[in-house]
Amino acid sequence: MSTTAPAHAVSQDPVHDSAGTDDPKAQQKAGARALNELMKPVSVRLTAGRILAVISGIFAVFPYVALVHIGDVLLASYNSGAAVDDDAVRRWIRILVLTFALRLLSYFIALLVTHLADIKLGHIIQLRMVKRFARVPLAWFTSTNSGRVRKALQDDVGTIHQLIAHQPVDGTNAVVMPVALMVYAFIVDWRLGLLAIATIPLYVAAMSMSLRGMGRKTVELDQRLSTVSARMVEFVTGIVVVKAFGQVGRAHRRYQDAADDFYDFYTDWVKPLIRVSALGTSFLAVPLVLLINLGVGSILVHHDVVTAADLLATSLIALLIPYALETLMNSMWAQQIAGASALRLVELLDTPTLPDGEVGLEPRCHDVTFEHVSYSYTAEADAPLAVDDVSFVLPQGSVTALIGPSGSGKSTIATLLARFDDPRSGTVRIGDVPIAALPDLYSHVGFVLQDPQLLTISIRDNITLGRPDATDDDIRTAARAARILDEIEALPRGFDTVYGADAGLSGGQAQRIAIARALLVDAPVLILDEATALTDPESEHQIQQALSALARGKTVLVIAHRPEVIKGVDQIIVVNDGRVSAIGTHDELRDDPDYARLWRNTGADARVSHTAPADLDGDRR
Ligand SMILES: Nc1ncnc2c1ncn2[C@@H]1O[C@H](COP(=O)(O)OP(=O)(O)OP(=O)(O)O)[C@@H](O)[C@H]1O
Repeated sequence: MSTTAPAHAVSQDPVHDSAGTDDPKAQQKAGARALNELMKPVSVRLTAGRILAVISGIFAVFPYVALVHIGDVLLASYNSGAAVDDDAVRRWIRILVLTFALRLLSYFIALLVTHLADIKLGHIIQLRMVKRFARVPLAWFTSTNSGRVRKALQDDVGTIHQLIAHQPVDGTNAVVMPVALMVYAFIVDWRLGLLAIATIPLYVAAMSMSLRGMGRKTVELDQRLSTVSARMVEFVTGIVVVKAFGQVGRAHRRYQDAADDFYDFYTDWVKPLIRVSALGTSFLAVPLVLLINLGVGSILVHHDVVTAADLLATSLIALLIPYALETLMNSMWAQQIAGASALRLVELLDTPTLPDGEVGLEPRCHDVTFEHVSYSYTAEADAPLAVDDVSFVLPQGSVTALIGPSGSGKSTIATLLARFDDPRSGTVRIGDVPIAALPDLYSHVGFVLQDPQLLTISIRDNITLGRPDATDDDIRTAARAARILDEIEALPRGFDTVYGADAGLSGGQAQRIAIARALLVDAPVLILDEATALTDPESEHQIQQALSALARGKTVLVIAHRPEVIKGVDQIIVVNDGRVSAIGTHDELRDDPDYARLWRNTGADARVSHTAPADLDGDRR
């Protein structure tokens, strides 16, 4: 039974439409919108963090004010030869220490608030994802989409952490602190103020050089990084096949090429940035600032226009400005990178869901009706139909087999009954109720797929997955009926054995545990994938017996791969090219050309004459 994602399971939201374009500007805008949307639940906390960062930035000025006053007191005493005014010095030192402590404290609380907001947002995103995915069509959960979810929850939530937890504080601080300090520098003396900001144009020029093309490059960086991860996942998940066919070198090369490509792109981009940054730090930052401020400033001191303390304070202020600008640049970059992550998260959180059922609706009986059902895996109007205008009835308590060539649409029809997705047109009903309206479909429809999907939990929990309140007696009865009880009891920890950790199980054993699970839920409609073709005859016999126990009294739809196994069922539906070509019993269909061809093409005729395979229906009556 196929569970691959239909291509229509993507959002139609404008945010995502922009995300889908190659235009970096549109992507940036979409990223910014996605970030705003994502941050809404913690916007009050982030605003509080920003306000505290503003307070912290303003407090940054006061230690300099105190410094100037202490310098002035000391200079006054030096110039006049009088004793130092200890009280005044102590008072200003107290102010210096206090305001410095208040600056640190408000900065610390601001970071605390934004970090708490980050934790809250992470929690909200995870909850929203879980709630969303509970309502997403089951067909959506392919390995590609599961990989997207894993990447989003691990990498993208981590990326936006930087933005939520640090950027509001550091970004605000990087604007408010230099502005406040520059205002103070101008208050001290307008000439010193001008000196303090004299190097800013050079920084802005260096920064704009660094930022040139940043939006486009950041988008490209993100895309190349995704390619590297995708190639790595592809290599690791396919390692068994790749090794078996001696293609390790080739598969590895795809990853290596992606990694080399990323390396070349990143170094080409970053090298000039590092040069600009190194130039800025080593040449512009300290030496040039000191040269301009102390060089020109000392002339002002010499002419008694300002005091040495004034000059010292404004020079220190000038030294801080480059670092503030660098922080501002980093936070702008963090914002762009986080935009791409936010887009991916919002897109996942907006994964289309199936409409909910109506509370309280219960079908009057368990006949199943397909009424002119059509389905395509993509939403486009001209998409090929995997199921084309299919109508049939499964009478309550009967066994119906779907048979047809590979790719004819058997699995798709079965998945529509399990509501892995809704049909493009037509209706599937149980009794008188469309399955889309049933609030608790899986208490009505059970399924045993080719892949038994056991989880790494105890065998008991695997069996009780659909009915956690089952008693030990119920569990043993289900396991006995599924012909697996003795084998579970022979395991060292019996029902407490953790599947995959304490013990592995053969494919046939895992199948029978899945059958025990379905037996316990006891859903009146059952979808079975006749999957025993690949197991050995002993295992096949046991599985057939278990399935017969499971099918007893239920409305059963079997996806059949071998005609001989379903010979005795109540009804056979022959599917061809997504359409129903014939319906009837084995005897009624003997002369149907499609049915006869299936017997011939699958070699069933020859097998039936040599063996007498266990009939799915054999034990039911
Ligand atoms: N996830 C998917 N996306 C797009 N097309 C799909 C997808 N899954 C199946 N199809 C197409 O739908 C059609 C019906 O496929 P389906 O798996 O239902 O056939 P089937 O009869 O069950 O085949 P098999 O016996 O080989 O399992 C095929 O043309 C197939 O290529």
